Amino acid sequence: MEASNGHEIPKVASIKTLADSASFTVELRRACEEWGFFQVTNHGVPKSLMQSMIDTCQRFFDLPEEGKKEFQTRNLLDPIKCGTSFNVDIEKVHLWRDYLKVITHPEFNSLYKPAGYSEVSLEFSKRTREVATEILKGISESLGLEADYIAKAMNWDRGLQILAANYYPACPEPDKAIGLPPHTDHGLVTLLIQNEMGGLEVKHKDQWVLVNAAPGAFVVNIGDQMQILTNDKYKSIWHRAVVNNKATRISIAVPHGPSLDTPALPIPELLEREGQAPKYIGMTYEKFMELQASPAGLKKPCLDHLRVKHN
Ligand SMILES: O=C(O)CCC(=O)C(=O)O
Ligand SMILES: [Fe+2]
Repeated sequence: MEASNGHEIPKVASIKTLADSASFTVELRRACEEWGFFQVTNHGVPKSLMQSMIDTCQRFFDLPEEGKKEFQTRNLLDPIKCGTSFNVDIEKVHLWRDYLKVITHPEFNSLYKPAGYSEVSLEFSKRTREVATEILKGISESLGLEADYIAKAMNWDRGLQILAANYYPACPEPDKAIGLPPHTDHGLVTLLIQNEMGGLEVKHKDQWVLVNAAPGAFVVNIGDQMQILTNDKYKSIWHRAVVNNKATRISIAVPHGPSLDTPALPIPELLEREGQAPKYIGMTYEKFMELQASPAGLKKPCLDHLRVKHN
């Protein structure tokens, strides 16, 4: 795997002062246009809650295999799933990662073990969703739309939120493995936290760049549904996770999307203003997620399946 240098992705601070901060919108617009990845600080979610969430996920992954078996299902939208992507038989580069995915909105789901998981994940997913809602408002405004435009159009009140924990143990030969292969996220915005080990890399100007996030910040990225809504103005950025030979890395990605029955389409007001034709056809979020997980979605990027062909 080629080397990459640590890099500061843009910092968009003071989300709490959103209402009185025009600079928030300006910073957000720049971050979305230039990077598609940024970190949000001063978001009001206590560092201790973030740490508890990471600790409780660590305790889940530490459970004996037997204790995790009941959550090992294969269906895409099962409320709780865990598994490992390590399949030596078919993979040329090994995936060095276990995961736990729990749907936390519109219905909150939880695990009864390890002890404390339920309480911590309820508070964490609620607080993280509040930050995501503020970011969505800021993004709407950065596009010159009413603050609640995207939330309304995407039925955000019934929108999907998934708590996706990734567990990457130290790997004796990190060059021969990958934590998570390059992908884009399917939703509107993903918020991510991690323990002290870095490993998230984003594709920026054709280079893999290692993300250095400030302690306590949320790393935020634009997802595919947002790229569709903005007709490619805000792009869903390719990213991957690399592993290391020093210590376990845990990341918790929290993708937020529309409601499952909502199709995203380029926003008419933006098309009109920019004099553009829509670049995408509509597809419900549920169908989009199914496509991404299907062989067709693996063969070529999901957004390419929805792209309008102009002759
Ligand atoms: O572990 C990471 O930093 C990346 C996780 C990620 O991209 C995902 O879960 O979608
Ligand atoms: Fe991702």
